[in-house]
Amino acid sequence: MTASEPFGARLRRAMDRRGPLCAGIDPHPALLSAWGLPDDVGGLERFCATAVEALAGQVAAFKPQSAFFERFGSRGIAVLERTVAEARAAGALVVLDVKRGDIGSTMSAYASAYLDKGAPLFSDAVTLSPYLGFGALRPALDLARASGCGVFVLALTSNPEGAGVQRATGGDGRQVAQAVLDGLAAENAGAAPLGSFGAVVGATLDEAGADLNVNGPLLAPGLGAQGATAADLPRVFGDALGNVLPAVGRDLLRHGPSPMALRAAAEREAEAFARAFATGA
Ligand SMILES: O=C(O)c1cc(=O)[nH]c(=O)n1[C@@H]1O[C@H](COP(=O)(O)O)[C@@H](O)[C@H]1O
Repeated sequence: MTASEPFGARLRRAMDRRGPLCAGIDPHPALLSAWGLPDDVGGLERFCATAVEALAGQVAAFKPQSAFFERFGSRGIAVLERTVAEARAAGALVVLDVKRGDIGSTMSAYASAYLDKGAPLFSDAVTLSPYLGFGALRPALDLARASGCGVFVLALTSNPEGAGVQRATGGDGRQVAQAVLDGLAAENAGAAPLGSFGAVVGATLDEAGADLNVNGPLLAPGLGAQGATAADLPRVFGDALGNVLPAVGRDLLRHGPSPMALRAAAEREAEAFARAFATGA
């Protein structure tokens, strides 16, 4: 795996070798408590180190959610830096969940924070929000391409409130989500085996109701704690199923702190995805 190989190619290989599971690292206070850890920076550090060590060899990617680190201020961010670095050093890809989106000039600064190889939080990919306009993400798209990184742009989110914005019809007559998906497809044109510019599409949807064939990965949160199951994936993703990166946070982490129990839970998730993919593909 060379550092400059595009994210899409690295992710495709990881998904093919290890199965597609993306393990969320969402250190909720309730999870820290269930693991017998204090709700402080020390507890946060132990939680993340345990999850990374237990799962790094087994999952396609980790997705640390920045909010749970930010709540501890600079010391929490330092734990996030170490978590990202340790996960990457252990051979796992890291999708840093920060959901950034801003005017282009500020977007450049966000891009440097996560997608510049020298940045303390440099990650394989980040989540982005397109609601200041897909075009405003340009600095992040360009830096991701130059750095061999990827992005996941919110298209159809897993929460019930998202549809009011994402299903709305834009000025050009397209559904807002479809315009995002079309923007991603254009970024991925000609990429093989998989583009680096992905969409977020919730596993909780009744149906996609949009063309998901963007030649890029489809991050699918909403499994477990938000109610979706592996069996829902074929219905939502149809013929784009092979590009789905299913993300599970709480429903995986609740099996800790035993590394063996975490690994066994990840294995069960992987088997459920394999079964669903085999019947739906
Ligand atoms: O971008 C995301 O990851 C995301 C998008 C979305 O539509 N819904 C969603 O739940 N997420 C994130 O995915 C994770 C879901 O966690 P669990 O519900 O615990 O599996 C959280 O970190 C959310 O912030």
